[in-house]
Amino acid sequence: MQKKNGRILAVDDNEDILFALKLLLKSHVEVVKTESNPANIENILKSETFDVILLDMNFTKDAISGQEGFQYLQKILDIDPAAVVLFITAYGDVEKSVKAIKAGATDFILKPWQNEKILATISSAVKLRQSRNEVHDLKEKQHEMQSIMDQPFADFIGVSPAMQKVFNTIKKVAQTDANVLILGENGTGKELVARALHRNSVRNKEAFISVDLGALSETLFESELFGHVKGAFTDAKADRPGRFELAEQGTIFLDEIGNLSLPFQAKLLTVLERREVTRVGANKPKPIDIRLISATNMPLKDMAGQDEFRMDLLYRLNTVEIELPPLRERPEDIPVLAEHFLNIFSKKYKKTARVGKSALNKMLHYQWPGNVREFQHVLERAVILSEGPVLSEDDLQLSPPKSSSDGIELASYNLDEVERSIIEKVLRMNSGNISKAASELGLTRTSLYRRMEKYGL
Ligand SMILES: Nc1ncnc2c1ncn2[C@@H]1O[C@H](COP(=O)(O)OP(=O)(O)OP(=O)(O)O)[C@@H](O)[C@H]1O
Repeated sequence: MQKKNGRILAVDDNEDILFALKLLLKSHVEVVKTESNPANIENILKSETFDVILLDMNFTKDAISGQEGFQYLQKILDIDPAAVVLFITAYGDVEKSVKAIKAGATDFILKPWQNEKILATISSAVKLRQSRNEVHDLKEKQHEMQSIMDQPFADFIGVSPAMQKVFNTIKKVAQTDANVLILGENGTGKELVARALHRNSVRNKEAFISVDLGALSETLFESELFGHVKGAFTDAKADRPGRFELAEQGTIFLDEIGNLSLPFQAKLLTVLERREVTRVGANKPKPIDIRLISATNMPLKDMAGQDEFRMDLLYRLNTVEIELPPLRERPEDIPVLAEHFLNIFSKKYKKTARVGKSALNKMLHYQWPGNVREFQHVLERAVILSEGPVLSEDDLQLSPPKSSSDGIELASYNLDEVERSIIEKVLRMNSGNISKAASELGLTRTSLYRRMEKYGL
């Protein structure tokens, strides 16, 4: 403990012990408060917060059972379930320490203590508390961000029979803990389904943690998902929980699961089977309680048939499957989606905007390769550029697949080759700017990267 770190409360009926603790700790921690009467613990904790509480096990004269300590421990945990409590006792033995830790204590200190040892134990206890606080803060931030993100697009729009079926399935499975696999092209609303499942589940007070597996490099995969301990690798400057731990008691959404390499599929399967994660560099696994939702735009079943995706993992993921059809297959949704987005963008840009007949016709005949995401962008652009209150077909800047007269030489009509040529051209037109190219193509940056990798661009 070089820098003074931590707020400590020491509770012991022996004033000499308290004095010795104060003397030892005061040059190492920020605050040391001592208390000889355990009955005051409740009041103290209601007005002040501490990182670590050192608690005697026996208060009544001649008592050795430790029962009193256990009762006060319970009281502390009732007030602050994340409290870090270290028991101090002269009568400690292995059995009692195991019992104390099972009851929620973090560690055990034996009297008489060695200064070095007690300082080291307190220092790790302070760190533990601080990382618990960090997880708590992150969860709160996540809640806040989620409610902000949910505001404008909380409405999940769809009147087509296909979307009604999706809504029904969400209603049926949200309350269960079943693993859900969401399938659909890019931009069809897979993440919206995942959020709707979480919002309508019993876990909705806890975090919804989304992980884009397509954007995780191989080197980051394990530490992002499972966390790491300090020193596990060069950049591991401090202990850090992974996404699974952050999603504790909540929902984890693994997007682009089809992108997972076979070795990582095996690792994920082990975590899901054992329901525990081990931080990189740690040797003790931690149990996890999460609801798993995953999504992909890739044909997982075909991939499993070709040994590109593990069949056993697929069966873990798809207890329930929800398939989102592409927008071009549900034209009934186009007028309602248009109204929905125009409402949002008219407010945002302080302009009146309605869809004219010719514009609607154009929307209904377009293929929407980027689905609702592309639809949303097209309408936003139209509202910004429109000159009158009624959007005409000219206000909708659609990018239909270019023909060879537009400058793309199509060597064949093979879809992969056509896709490759279009991506190549759009990248060139945007001077290699991935964000701009992705937006023009109606794709996420990740999806574009994936396609570039596939075509070796
Ligand atoms: N039915 C819908 N109603 C309202 N908004 C929608 C609907 N479907 C999609 N959107 C909007 O379209 C955008 C893309 O949706 P989302 O991110 O859920 O798609 P996705 O399938 O997860 O995409 P990707 O596969 O690229 O990650 C979001 O802004 C979302 O709010």
